[in-house]
Amino acid sequence: MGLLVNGEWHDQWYDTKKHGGEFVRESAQLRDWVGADAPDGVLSHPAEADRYHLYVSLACPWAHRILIMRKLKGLESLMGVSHVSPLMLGQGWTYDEDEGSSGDPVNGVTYHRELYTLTDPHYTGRVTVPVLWDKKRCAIVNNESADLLRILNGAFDELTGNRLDFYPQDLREEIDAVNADVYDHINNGVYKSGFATEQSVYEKHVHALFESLERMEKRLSQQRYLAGEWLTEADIRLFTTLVRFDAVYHGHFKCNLKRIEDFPNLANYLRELYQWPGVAETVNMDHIQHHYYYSHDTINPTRIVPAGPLLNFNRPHDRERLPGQGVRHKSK
Ligand SMILES: N[C@@H](CCC(=O)N[C@@H](CS)C(=O)NCC(=O)O)C(=O)O
Repeated sequence: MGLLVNGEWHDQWYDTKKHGGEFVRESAQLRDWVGADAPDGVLSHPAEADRYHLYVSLACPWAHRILIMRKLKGLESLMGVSHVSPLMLGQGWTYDEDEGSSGDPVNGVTYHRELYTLTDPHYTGRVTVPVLWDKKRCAIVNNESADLLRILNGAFDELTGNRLDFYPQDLREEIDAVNADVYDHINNGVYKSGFATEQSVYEKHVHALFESLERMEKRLSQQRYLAGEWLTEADIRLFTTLVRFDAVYHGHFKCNLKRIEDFPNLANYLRELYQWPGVAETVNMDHIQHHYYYSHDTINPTRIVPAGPLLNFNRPHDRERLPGQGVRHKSK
């Protein structure tokens, strides 16, 4: 894996030495919007059918959020998607069809980084998925999944007629608060634990991760979803980490104080979300396991991909015991 410096590719692992053994995630840089709901001061482009294309990894939890949102918001016929190969090696993410990528029918690029240099020939920074691509301007619109969730939640409603609302106005404060805990300690917490290169740094993050999982376990013992009775973006954001946890983070990232299976509420909640119509087909365990165990040389140099654990998210769940109302509809 590597990064672009002034448009040039450098094959380079994360520099944890600079931060005393900490993995520090770089902020996404490309933050334009689509549609009428752009935050103040953010440049927005018109919502049009077949204008935008998603580039994702089926292994990546951040990209997975967007695949779920695309499905639940009925955007599949309006917005195409390409996925990279699960193997992220010296050249970074690739569209090599022999290695499990869908290929790139839009730009015909071989390497994901080419999308960044097409956008800005002097781009400096990490080359990440997911990316929303504008076919008309031939440029990346946005490479931050938290933004993309909200763009997909709102921008295309007029075109699709889909009025589902994963970020309802009256729940925003609650959603933002739970997102902040989940992002820092769970979504990013597994990476901060797994990529740490000092024992004390690993221990700090792995304990913070499990403390946050305990908070979510408690919350979900009293309410069906993270923000109450309605399923929101907060649930999608937690789901993509939970579904990878026992298969990858527990072993590969040493997040092993417990498995998700050992938390009764989290485990049942995970199964409910997995069984939500449309969600299971966005989960590709083969890409997930191969990506992590094969791509992180410094953690697993033999590239042996483990045979287990054997997981079955289709087992019944008990979440009906708590009141739930599904996804909120926007009023006209
Ligand atoms: N803040 C970004 C993070 C995306 C991200 O880090 N994606 C990972 C894959 S799981 C990636 O592409 N990493 C490549 C790298 O860091 O070089 C988002 O949520 O969209």
